[in-house]
Amino acid sequence: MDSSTAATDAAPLLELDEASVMRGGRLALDRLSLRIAAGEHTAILGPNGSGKSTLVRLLARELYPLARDDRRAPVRVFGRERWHVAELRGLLGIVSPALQQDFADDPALSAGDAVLAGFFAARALGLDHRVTPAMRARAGEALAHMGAAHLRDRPLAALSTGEARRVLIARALVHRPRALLLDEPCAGLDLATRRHFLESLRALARGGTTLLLVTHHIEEILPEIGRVVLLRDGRLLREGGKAELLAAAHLSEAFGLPVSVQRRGDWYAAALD
Ligand SMILES: Nc1ncnc2c1ncn2[C@@H]1O[C@H](COP(=O)(O)OP(=O)(O)OP(=O)(O)O)[C@@H](O)[C@H]1O
Repeated sequence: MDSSTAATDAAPLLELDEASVMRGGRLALDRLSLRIAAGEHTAILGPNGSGKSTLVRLLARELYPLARDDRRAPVRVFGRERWHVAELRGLLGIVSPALQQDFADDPALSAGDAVLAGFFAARALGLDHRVTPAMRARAGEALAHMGAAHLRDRPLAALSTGEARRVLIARALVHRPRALLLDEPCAGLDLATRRHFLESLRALARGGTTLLLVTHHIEEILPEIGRVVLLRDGRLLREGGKAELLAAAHLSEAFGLPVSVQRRGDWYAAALD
C-alpha cells in the first residue's frame, strides 16, 4: 500500500468545512460543515430546496465551492482536497437523477455496455476502449449484485426508472467504490419495486460499501443507516443518531410543518399531523 492509499484509508469519507456554493445569485449551500466517517451509513434529509442536490453536485465536481478567505479547503473526500472525476469513482460512486437523465436519449446503448463504459468514465463504449475479460466478469457481477443481470442486452433508454437505476448503480459498482452516494434513489419507484430496491441497497451496505442516501422521504432510510443529517435552507440544521433525529420535533422543524413519526421495526414513516 503506498502512502497516499494509507492516508485515504485513515481519512473520513467526507469533510465539509464551511462549504458555500452560489447558484443563481444566492447561496444554495451556506457555510455547510459536516464530517462523515468512513463506514458510517448516513441519510441526508431535507425539504425541497434545502441544498441536497447541490451537495451531490458539489461532490460530483459539477459545482464548485466558493474559495475561503483563509484558503482552507472547504471539501475533502477521503482526505483529498483535489481529485479527478475518474479517481473519485474508485472512492465514491455517485448515482443521481441527473446521471440517469444523461443516459435517457441514447437508444442504441445497451445496459451492459453502459456498465462496461463505466470503466473508461465514458457514457458509451468507443473503438479505443479495450474491454478485457476481467472487466466483462466484473460488470456481470455488478449487474447480478443489483438484480439486473437479465437487463444486460436491453437498451438502457428503454428500461423502466427502477431498472435503469439498478443498471447505473451497477455501473458505479464496477470500480468497487468504498462509498456510494445515492440522490433520491427511490424517486419514481412503485411500492413493491422500492422495497426490493431498498433490500439490494441493504445488501450493499452489509457487504461493506458505505451508503450516503440523499432523500426527502424518511421511509427510505434503511435499518443499516445509523446517522442522519438534516439540511434546511442550504445549512446544517441538525445531525446525530437516527433514533434521536427522526423525532417529530426535529422533522417538524426541518419541514416547517407539524409531522408525526411512526416506527415499524427498524423502519420509520412520517405523516403530516
Ligand atoms: N440551476 C439553478 N440555478 C439557480 N438556483 C438553483 C439552481 N438549482 C438549484 N437552485 C437553488 O439552490 C437551492 C438548493 O437547491 P437544491 O436543488 O440543491 O435543493 P434540494 O434539497 O435538492 O431540493 P429538491 O428536494 O427539490 O430536489 C434552492 O434555493 C434552489 O432554488
